[in-house]
Amino acid sequence: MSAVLETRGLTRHFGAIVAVNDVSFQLKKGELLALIGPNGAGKSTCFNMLMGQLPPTSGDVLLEGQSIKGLKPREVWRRGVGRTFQITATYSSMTVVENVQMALMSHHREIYRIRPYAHQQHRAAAIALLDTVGMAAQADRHCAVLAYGDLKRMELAIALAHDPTLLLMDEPTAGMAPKERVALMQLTADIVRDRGVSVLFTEHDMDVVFAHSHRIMVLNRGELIAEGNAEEIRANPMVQEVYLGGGSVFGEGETAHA
Ligand SMILES: Nc1ncnc2c1ncn2[C@@H]1O[C@H](COP(=O)(O)OP(=O)(O)OP(=O)(O)O)[C@@H](O)[C@H]1O
Repeated sequence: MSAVLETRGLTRHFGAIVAVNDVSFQLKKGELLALIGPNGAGKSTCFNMLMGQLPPTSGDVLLEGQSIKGLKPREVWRRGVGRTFQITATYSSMTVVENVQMALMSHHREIYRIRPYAHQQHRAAAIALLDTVGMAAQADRHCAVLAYGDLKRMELAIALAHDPTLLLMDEPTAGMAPKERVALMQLTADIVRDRGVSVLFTEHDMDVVFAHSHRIMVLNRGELIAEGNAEEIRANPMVQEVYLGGGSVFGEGETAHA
């Protein structure tokens, strides 16, 4: 079976800057894959090319074997690629369940047709999704009063409403307390296992990366310099050099902020 996501020689120039240089990788079904690297390594540029926000200078992006290069973000999303953002994007004037209902209506392309009845649509399905992320008890609360960690969990339910094959998560735990970070990534790992969804995520917190990723890729100055499991990445001299200036290793549970 072909990979869920594959990049071939993905490259992006900004004038003289080569932000992403000849990056090729595959992501399998049900895999939780981390993309890490120091500031300016090219992670966001890479994500933006996968999601159709930025055209590659050269190379290709394949979703389940089909090229999605050149497609607009909405078309990429329609093909089953969901995304969560560093900054949560929710309707604060609505309740938690209404936000998920809106996402389900959008998924079923009903948004304009039945807007006056929005509050009745897909409520049971929305509650089921909220249950998946441990938010069912907060369904009727307004988003404006939610704690940040709960907003992130709700955002995950919204992304799942589109029944994605692939979920791209850009620094999902940014701004969260350490305990909340581990809990959110544990939840993500459970979702990957239970729903067979594939996840590619960027992350600065090494505790999160080492604890939950099935595989880790390291980007530096636009190039993939390493790929492997947590043990292999910790032991890789090039990765140690990039993160810690050499001569030191990642300890068990050590956090290195890129
Ligand atoms: N729109 C742009 N115009 C010019 N240069 C850009 C643009 N976007 C990114 N770059 C440059 O491309 C390189 C990669 O940036 P990118 O934001 O992809 O890195 P990153 O790994 O996501 O960094 P961070 O962890 O800080 O978010 C950097 O040198 C950056 O300055």
